[in-house]
Amino acid sequence: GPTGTECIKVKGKILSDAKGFAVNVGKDSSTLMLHFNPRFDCHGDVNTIVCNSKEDGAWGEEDRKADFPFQHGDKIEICISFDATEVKVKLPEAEFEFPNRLGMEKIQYLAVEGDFKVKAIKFS
Ligand SMILES: CCCO[C@@H]1O[C@H](CO)[C@@H](O[C@@H]2O[C@H](CO)[C@H](O)[C@H](OCc3cn(Cc4ccccc4)nn3)[C@H]2O)[C@H](O)[C@H]1NC(C)=O
Repeated sequence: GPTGTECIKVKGKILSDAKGFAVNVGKDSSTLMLHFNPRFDCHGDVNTIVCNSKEDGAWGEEDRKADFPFQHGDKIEICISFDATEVKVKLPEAEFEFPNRLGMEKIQYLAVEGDFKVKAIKFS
């Protein structure tokens, strides 16, 4: 929102044998502003965060991040915020940006998938 301090907080624990997990935010499951997908070992990726958008069910261009600040079993808190141009994923020790390709102005859908045990979700 206008104050810019709003964020969606997802708190939880990465499973000890995690292959990967994903945090999806957007309008619905077919229209995602951001698919934030840390991969420990899946789809041929090792310790790589894959970000993407999805428009009417079609994946966009993947964006692979250099850093991988996750370890099996970690308890983490992810803060997602966005404005008209970009989405930010903040972790205690790292921050990732991704373009708001769809120019989405509000998020009404959030889904966490894969090897991650959600403890709390907070919209603040
Ligand atoms: C090398 C030529 C083929 O390219 C591969 O094409 C795959 C299929 O499109 C790409 O994998 C897909 O990448 C998407 C993002 O661009 C999504 O991550 C697709 O997964 C969707 C999904 C979520 N879930 C639930 C879930 C999520 C996390 C862990 C466990 C289940 N199940 N399927 C995932 O299947 C995969 O990232 C891509 N690899 C490369 C290097 O481009």
